[in-house]
Amino acid sequence: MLTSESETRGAQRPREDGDILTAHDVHAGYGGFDILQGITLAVPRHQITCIVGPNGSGKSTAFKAIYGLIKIRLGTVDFEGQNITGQRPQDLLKLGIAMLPQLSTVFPGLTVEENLALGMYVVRDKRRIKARIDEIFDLFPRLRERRRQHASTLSGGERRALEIGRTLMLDPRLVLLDEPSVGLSPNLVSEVFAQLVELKEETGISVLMVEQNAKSALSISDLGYVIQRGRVSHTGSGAELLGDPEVRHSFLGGMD
Ligand SMILES: Nc1ncnc2c1ncn2[C@@H]1O[C@H](COP(=O)(O)OP(=O)(O)OP(=O)(O)O)[C@@H](O)[C@H]1O
Repeated sequence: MLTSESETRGAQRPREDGDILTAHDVHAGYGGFDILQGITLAVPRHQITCIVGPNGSGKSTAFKAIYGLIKIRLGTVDFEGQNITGQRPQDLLKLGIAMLPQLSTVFPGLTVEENLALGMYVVRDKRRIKARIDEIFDLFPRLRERRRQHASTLSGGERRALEIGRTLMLDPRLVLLDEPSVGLSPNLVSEVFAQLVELKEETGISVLMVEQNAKSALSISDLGYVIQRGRVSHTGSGAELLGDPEVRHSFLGGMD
């Protein structure tokens, strides 16, 4: 069900029990100026949801507002039915929401295993950490092969897999990814997105990502939101949005 701006103003998609996270009428911005002018969106459980849109439309701002990195002036964010508006990232992590920032967070001089262990620095039990690293290696077998290599020797795709793996160390139920394809060549983008689909299928984790690479992101997303000028302009499954002439024309550049 694809909805266009005129139909979607207000609640873009009815709240459903299967939603792990919802944002309702969120207004937020910088220096007293609202970039987000009432964003309403829902992230269904066990699915991949993406936010796409033209440069400067407010995608990263929406991401920051949801993850407590900027103040929400008006509106609410709920996680599993609990109001989390304005909660800090460290508290959200405890609740089961992890975030992967846009810039690389890998420590090049540390091994793959050491990098993963850092994702569980709050845990002291070494056996638990080792067991979790093993589970992450089951999800990303290539990281297991490279477990004792320094992260500096990994390919771009492996490095991103390591970052995603580290984000999963505390076994979050929802992971927020800020432009997971940034800085990757087209082949590696496909590789990383294929890994995300596998991850969802194998673990049932819920994913919310913000992406500039709209075509690739929509092609693997169960649900997509187009943000334009701080509002949700279109909502639909990834396939629906990719096929929508208005979306293609207005911001996908009439892509093939
Ligand atoms: N820290 C900031 N202070 C002031 N204005 C900001 C700040 N960060 C972003 N903006 C402004 O907010 C608007 C939305 O930016 P945002 O980064 O959310 O867009 P985006 O959709 O993620 O863009 P892109 O695809 O280019 O990353 C832009 O006009 C931008 O200049």
